[in-house]
Amino acid sequence: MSNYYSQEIHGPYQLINIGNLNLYEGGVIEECFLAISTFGKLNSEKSNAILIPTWYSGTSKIMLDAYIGEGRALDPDKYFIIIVNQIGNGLSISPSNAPEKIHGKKFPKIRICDDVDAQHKLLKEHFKINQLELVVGGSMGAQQTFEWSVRYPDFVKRAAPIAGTAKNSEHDFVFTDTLIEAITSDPAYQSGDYENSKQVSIGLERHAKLWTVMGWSTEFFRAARHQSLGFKDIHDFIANFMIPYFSEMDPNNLLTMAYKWQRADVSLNTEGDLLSALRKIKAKTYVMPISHDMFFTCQDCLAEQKSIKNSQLKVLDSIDGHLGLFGTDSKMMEQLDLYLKDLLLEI
Ligand SMILES: CCOC(C)=O
Repeated sequence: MSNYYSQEIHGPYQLINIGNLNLYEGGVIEECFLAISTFGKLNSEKSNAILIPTWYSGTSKIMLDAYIGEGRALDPDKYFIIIVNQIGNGLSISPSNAPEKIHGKKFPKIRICDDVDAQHKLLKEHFKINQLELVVGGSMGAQQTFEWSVRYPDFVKRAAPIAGTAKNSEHDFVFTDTLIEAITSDPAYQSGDYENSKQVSIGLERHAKLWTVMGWSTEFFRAARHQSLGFKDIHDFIANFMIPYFSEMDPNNLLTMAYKWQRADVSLNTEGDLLSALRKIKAKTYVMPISHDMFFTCQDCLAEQKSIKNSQLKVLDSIDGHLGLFGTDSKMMEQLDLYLKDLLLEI
């Protein structure tokens, strides 16, 4: 059994059992546990909490490594920062670690609103927190950030969705379908009954190649950014970064997250009316797409942002594209910190 989802690799995290989680599509996850990492101290008024949900394939580790630190906008000296691993990412309850009844391919279909309800339960019942200074997340973390702001508008003072939208686009849905098919078309996937993820290496390699095409921009390769990151050429970058990055991950975990990603849609809170959903948002919101993102585009983000009352569009300039989220572009990360520091000013 691979220990990829271990504290040795992902750093310290706590498992908090939030009890039973009733799911949007029906059914329940009993004894639902969330893996969280916290930094800083909750003040006596419980008024300095920041929540960071995680993105597809990511865990709390990358959020700590690339986004949090003294002197950064997300400064543990000032704030109590809770990074919560999304359901299905291998640290929180997931196909790879769930009890037999829902283990592997038996894991239920999860939606973004299920993650947000689980996180809400965690904050209210475990931390006795009733308001968040900020919810900030990238990609699927942005989808959860939007869901938080619509579903619990009085709970969220500020929101910073990075490189993500409130309702997933049709184009994005199909892109994610190709990622899913890359894995499930590998005969070793055996409809989810594989012994261990290593066996599904062909599917995971195809999946990594698609991420190479859409996760980085054409400009990223034209400007030889992969070479400045230490790789000889695009083939070396695929073989020695993109494939190894995904190769340890459990395919059913990735598919659980991909299903959720595809169906992110805050208008599920308002019988399909996206405009009225966006108008429910009270949080001061900075919608922050990455300029060269190939599938959560600036145009898609702008189309939503202009309907959010107390919001601004703050474009993060980077030719790295979507996976600039990994912190590969230091100038983009500096720009992000400036935006977040501005957003966190007293309101
Ligand atoms: C790498 C993060 O991508 C998503 C869709 O969460």
